Parts: sequence; structure tokens; C-alpha cells
Amino acid sequence: MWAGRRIRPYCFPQHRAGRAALARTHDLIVIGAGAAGLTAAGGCARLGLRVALVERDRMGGECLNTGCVPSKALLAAAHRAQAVREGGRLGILAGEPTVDFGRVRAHVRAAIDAIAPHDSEERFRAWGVEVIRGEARLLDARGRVEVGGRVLEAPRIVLATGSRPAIPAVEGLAGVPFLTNETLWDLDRLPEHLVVLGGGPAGMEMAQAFRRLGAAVTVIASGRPFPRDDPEAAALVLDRLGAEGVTIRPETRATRVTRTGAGLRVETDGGWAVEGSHLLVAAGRRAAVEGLGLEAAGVTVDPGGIRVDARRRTTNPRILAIGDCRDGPRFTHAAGHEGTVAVMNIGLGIPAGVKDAALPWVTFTDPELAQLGLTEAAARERHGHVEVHREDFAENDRAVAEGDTAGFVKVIKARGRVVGATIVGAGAGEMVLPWSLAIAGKASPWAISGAVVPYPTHSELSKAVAFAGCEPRIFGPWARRWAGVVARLRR
Ligand SMILES: Cc1cc2nc3c(=O)[nH]c(=O)nc-3n(C[C@H](O)[C@H](O)[C@H](O)COP(=O)(O)OP(=O)(O)OC[C@H]3O[C@@H](n4cnc5c(N)ncnc54)[C@H](O)[C@@H]3O)c2cc1C
Ligand SMILES: NC(=O)c1ccc[n+]([C@@H]2O[C@H](COP(=O)([O-])OP(=O)(O)OC[C@H]3O[C@@H](n4cnc5c(N)ncnc54)[C@H](O)[C@@H]3O)[C@@H](O)[C@H]2O)c1
Repeated sequence: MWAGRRIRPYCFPQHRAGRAALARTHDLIVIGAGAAGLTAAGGCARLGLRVALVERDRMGGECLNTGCVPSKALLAAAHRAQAVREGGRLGILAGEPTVDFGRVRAHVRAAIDAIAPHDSEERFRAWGVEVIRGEARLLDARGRVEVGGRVLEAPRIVLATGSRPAIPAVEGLAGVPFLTNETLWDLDRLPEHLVVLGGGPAGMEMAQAFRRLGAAVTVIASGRPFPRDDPEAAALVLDRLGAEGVTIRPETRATRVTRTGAGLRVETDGGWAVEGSHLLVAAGRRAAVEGLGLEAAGVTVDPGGIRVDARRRTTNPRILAIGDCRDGPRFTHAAGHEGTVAVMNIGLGIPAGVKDAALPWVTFTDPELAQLGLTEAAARERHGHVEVHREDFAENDRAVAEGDTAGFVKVIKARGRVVGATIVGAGAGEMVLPWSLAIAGKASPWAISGAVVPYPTHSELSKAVAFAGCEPRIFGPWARRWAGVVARLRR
């Protein structure tokens, strides 16, 4: 990719001797020890750079402590409860499960504790990272950072400060005790009736988890639930949630929240209202940039987060912003990937950029909802004419044998290239890899269709949908003509 181009190293200028270089305490300062910051700090330290990693709270950030890990652990417990409930369909009669919420919580805690050493201070110190506990603040545009009275200085800074829950402007909300992903895990009993504000992945995953654990759940979403996903795939998940008893009010905006004797009451713009015991606000995110000194450092913040280019440089090119704090998609794998891009830019001087074309995301409801690249609608808007190939789970022997046939794989091509894939169904998240490679141009549908895939697996769906696109060529006029010649020679 870089052949023939003169590479201007984007690494620390060790060659620049003199006062400024000597005053520098580090080669790189990383602020925030979540998925993004840990990847950047660890990678650069392992290349031999002097790295400071500043964290004001828990190592591992949101994903480990209040996001992906606890939510997936809670969903796992909820899915077990549902499997017990639904066993009768396959002849296993167990009835309504007893949910011991204390033990569910212990399972969630144990999952966090088991993964925590991976993100621990000890692990990063062993790689040579100086882990500093405290709140960091940029002092100027030159690369000076203050933490607890100590001033650090480095030629490059990586901002990886993550995001916080966005609290919508709803009358009365500030006056009632509501939950967010930061406090949800402290609940010591199952809510009787959880009202969820927000129909994105965070709200919908928790809606299904709490419903399956036995709570009544109502979701209020100001727009279409799963707003970024393929509507047909989203409808399939919404149908399942509805069948399980989750009440969903789409296109409904919460306007007022008041306390009631036992809980709270949420009023909405349509005049409809609901009373619940608990309220979970999962209405999007805002970049965590308060008090960070961005103005002094010449770093611009847009409404969606810190403004960055493809290399994740901010408006101050010495300062990169990666992960949830910048404007863009907010996922752990995106944060980690951007950490790697930072290592390439800062550690190796390679001007690598982030390519979003094959970005996957998965919502871990049951059925799972996975999207890579463009949805069908987005592809039509961008490319005009598109080719769509689809295979239903109902056609897959494994899905039939397991009695779980809701779902499909849809692959979207534009000008012969795969530009997007939607997978909804059991284990959809585990099926993204071939399509990620196809969108990145590293595997062709032809290669996927020719792979030998074990029977019976859901992976056969990917092979089948790839084959559907190749079928006209395989059994087309040229192949038939050639087969005719071969047959005539043998007759
Ligand atoms: C409920 C929920 C479930 C999720 N599930 C998934 C999932 O299944 N898959 C997925 O891909 N994504 C998921 N996400 C999104 C994922 O958690 C985030 O995209 C990811 O954690 C972002 O990582 P990050 O490193 O950018 O930020 P963070 O993990 O938020 O880390 C930022 C760190 O910076 C620290 N910090 C901030 N300011 C300062 C400062 N001034 N000084 C020092 N330290 C500072 C913070 O304390 C924090 O530790 C989920 C999110 C939520 C809310
Ligand atoms: N499986 C995953 O990868 C996963 C899971 C959870 C969260 N996340 C990430 O975490 C972040 C946060 O997720 P999220 O679901 O909170 O955000 P989101 O932006 O995806 O969804 C926000 C939802 O809140 C609704 N909303 C906003 N204001 C409202 C109001 N006043 N009344 C009613 N509804 C309102 C919107 O209509 C939308 O449905 C996202 O960036 C997401 O990518 C990822």
C-alpha cells in the first residue's frame, strides 16, 4: 500500500536533541485504560517506547466493568433461563425456572474477575508501561499533561477516554433514581418492572435479559428500535422479544418522569404512560471529554465526539483520539483496532488509517443480530443497483435439528463486490468472519462457496449464500457447453 511513497515517520522525534526533547518524560502518553488505550499503550511499550498510561478509575474501562462483559454474562444467565422455559418444545419438561438473582450477580462478577487480569496494571507494567492512577488534563498544544500535580510531557498523546451515558432532557428525570450501564450491576434484586429508555443495542439486550430472568419489561424508543440495523432482521428480533412479553413502544419519546409510591411513572409524547419499579436509561452516549483541557490543546470536539481523520489524528496532529471518545462507531473491537492503528502511526511511523468498510457489529439478543459493512438499504442508496443473495435458517439442517429456524443470511453485492452482510439467527455473531474477509477483498464468494464446511453447521449457510451468487456461472451456458463436449467424447 505504501510502495513508492516517501514515508514521513509519525513516530517520536528522538533525533531532535535539545531542551524540548530532554524535558520529555515519555515518548507517548495515553489517557484512558479501556480497550482503546490499553491496545495503544501495550503495543507501543512492547516496541520499546517509554509509555505513560493514565487511568482515573478501573483498568479495563467500560467493556470489562460496565459494558460488554457484564451484559453478556447477564444475557448468558437469561438465555439459560429461557432454555429451561422452552424445553417443552423438544420434549424436556422443566417448567418455570427459579432465578436466584444473587447467584446471577455472582456469575456476572466472576466473569469480570476472570477477565480482569488481562487488563491489569501488573500485565501492562510487565511490558514496561508506567501506569499512573489519576485524572489527566492537557495543559497545552505541545504535549504536556498534568496528573495529580505531576507534569508529564511527550511528543505524542493518545486520548482514549471513552464515553458516558447520554442522559436525555426529560422533565423530572434528574429528580428520580434511574439506572444506567454504570449502576445497573449494583442491583441486588430483580426489578419487578423495568422500564428501558432506548431501543439501541444496550437497551434491547438488557430488555431481553431482564425479561428472561423474570421481570416485566417495557421499552420506550424515540425512533425505530435497532436504528442502524437491517429493518427486516431487526423485525425478527423484535417479534421474538414481543413473543416473550417485552412491551416495545417505538417512535415514542419520553417527556416526563415522576416518582410513584413504589417506583416511577414515565409519560410520553403520545399521551401514553407506563409505571415501573425501575428505569434504565440506555439512550446513547456522549464522549467523555469534560475537564480534559481539549481547548488548551487545540483539539476540536463535535457533537458526536472528538473530531478525527482516518488516522485518528485530532485537529492537533500530535494528539490522536481513539475509541468511544471520538466521533464514530462505538464498539470494543473498533476501539481495539484503532489502538492498533495508533501503534502503527506512533510506534512504527506508518501512516495507517482506519477502514470502516467491513466494520461488524453484533447485538447479542436471541436471535443474534449481526451486521457488516452496508445494510441493503444503505448499499442501494450508495450504489444504486445491488445484487442481494439470501439463505434462510429454515433451510439449514442444523437449525432444523435444533428447532431454532428463525433467521437468515443476506449478502449484498455492488458491481460484483461484497459490500455488506446481514446475519440474524442463533449464533449470528460467530458467522461474520468469511463476510468480513469478503468485504475487505481478502476472500471471494467463489472461495467461500468452494470451502468444505462440516455438516451440519450454521456455517453451511454462508457457503450456500456464497454459492447462490456463483451458481449462474457454475451452471451457466459456458459450463453446460463444456460439459456437453465432455459427455459427447465419452459417449
Ligand atoms: C451495556 C453496554 C454493552 C456493550 N456491549 C458491547 C459489546 O458486546 N460489544 C462491543 O463491541 N461493544 C460493546 N459496548 C461498547 C464498548 O463497551 C465500548 O465501545 C468500549 O468499551 C470503548 O472502549 P474505549 O477504550 O474507547 O473507552 P472506555 O472503555 O470507556 O475507557 C475509557 C477510560 O478512560 C478513563 N478516563 C476518562 N477520562 C479520563 C481522564 N481525564 N483521565 C484518566 N482517565 C480517564 C475512564 O475511566 C475509562 O476507564 C457496550 C457498551 C455498553 C454501554
Ligand atoms: N452488542 C454491542 O455491540 C453493544 C451492546 C450495547 C451497547 N453497545 C454500544 O454502546 C453504545 C450505546 O448503546 P445505546 O443502545 O445506549 O445507544 P444507541 O445510540 O445505539 O441507541 C439509543 C436509543 O435511545 C433512543 N432514545 C434517545 N433519546 C430518547 C428519549 N428521550 N426517549 C426514548 N428513547 C430515546 C434512540 O431512539 C435509540 O433507540 C452504542 O454506541 C453501541 O454501539 C454495543
